[in-house]
Amino acid sequence: MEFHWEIADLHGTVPIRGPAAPARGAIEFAAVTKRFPGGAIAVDALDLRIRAGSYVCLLGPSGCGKTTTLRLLAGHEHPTTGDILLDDANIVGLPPARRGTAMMFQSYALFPHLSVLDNVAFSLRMRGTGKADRHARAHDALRLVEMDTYAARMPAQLSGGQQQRVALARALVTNPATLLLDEPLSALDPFLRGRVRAELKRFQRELQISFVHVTHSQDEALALADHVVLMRAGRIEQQGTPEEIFDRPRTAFAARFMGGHNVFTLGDGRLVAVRSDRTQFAAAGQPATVTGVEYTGTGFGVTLAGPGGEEFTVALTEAALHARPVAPGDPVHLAWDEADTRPLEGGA
Ligand SMILES: Nc1ncnc2c1ncn2[C@@H]1O[C@H](COP(=O)(O)OP(=O)(O)OP(=O)(O)O)[C@@H](O)[C@H]1O
Repeated sequence: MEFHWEIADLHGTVPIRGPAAPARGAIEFAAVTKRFPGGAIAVDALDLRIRAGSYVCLLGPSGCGKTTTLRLLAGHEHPTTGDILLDDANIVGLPPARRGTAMMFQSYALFPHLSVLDNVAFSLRMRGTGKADRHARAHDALRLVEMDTYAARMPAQLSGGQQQRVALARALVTNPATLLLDEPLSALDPFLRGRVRAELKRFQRELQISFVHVTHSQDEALALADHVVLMRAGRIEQQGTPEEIFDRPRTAFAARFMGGHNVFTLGDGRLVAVRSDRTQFAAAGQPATVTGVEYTGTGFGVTLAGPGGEEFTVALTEAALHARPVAPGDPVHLAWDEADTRPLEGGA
């Protein structure tokens, strides 16, 4: 899809993408703390740098501070202490509309009484942009998400995926340097989720702005992000590329949260992570009892319990399970190659 020169018009003067247009949306959190009245520290001395033009996923369990971090960036919350920079400008204290950010919410609810075009043009209307200009820019944004032919429709006449694209156009119409997405895919069915996910990634790459996407889903973060930030209790537990964070977890929390790993305590008390697909049944090793065998479509997932109630999983191909069948209740031993162990910080 060729749209970058059309998008240049969105801003009037500054093309947001073109051969010479640099990526935008470099973000820096410098020692940012957010303490809510009543004492809850939602974000705790956060230092985070996000490169311009990158897709970042904030990931972590409920209550770890993801949404607060996003809202601090959007200007819907203000830090108790610390600074937030967007493309080198300190944005703390600026109102949301003047930050260069745009937010796409979990419930992407469009205004039901406004046409698609007026929904997309809405924020420009709020900023006092004249009708002809805001409609032209709304059409550009709709063309970007391939929804311009639906401009006259009402939201109720669109499918869920189409509404999602209109919501994206509505967020992009102000030509933000960074797009903030709060669980944007959670309302979609799995098929649509996969499709919209691919589209988000493509839009981000083509626009060369940063996307900061909050999600509970490890799969979503691994599939989308250039940079994954795993949060825990208001702090960063680990950050890196999806490969780094999945394949080289630094802590038991990271290994367990990212999934696909077993955490074993070795005889000397050291903790290691081993991927479930690299953990094997063997004649000797970690004792465990099979608790379940599930078909996963691409193979089988065997769940097991260790002597102390620890939970393990072994991912097997169909051929491997048929070659050595196991069933719930079977006592087994687990082993792994030394090369597949990942030492974890902290001991047992
Ligand atoms: N307005 C508020 N007043 C008081 N405490 C708040 C407020 N908003 C969030 N918190 C607290 O701050 C912490 C972080 O909340 P936040 O919504 O950022 O987490 P989250 O990681 O986005 O969680 P979830 O995945 O459940 O949405 C939680 O302990 C929450 O209860």
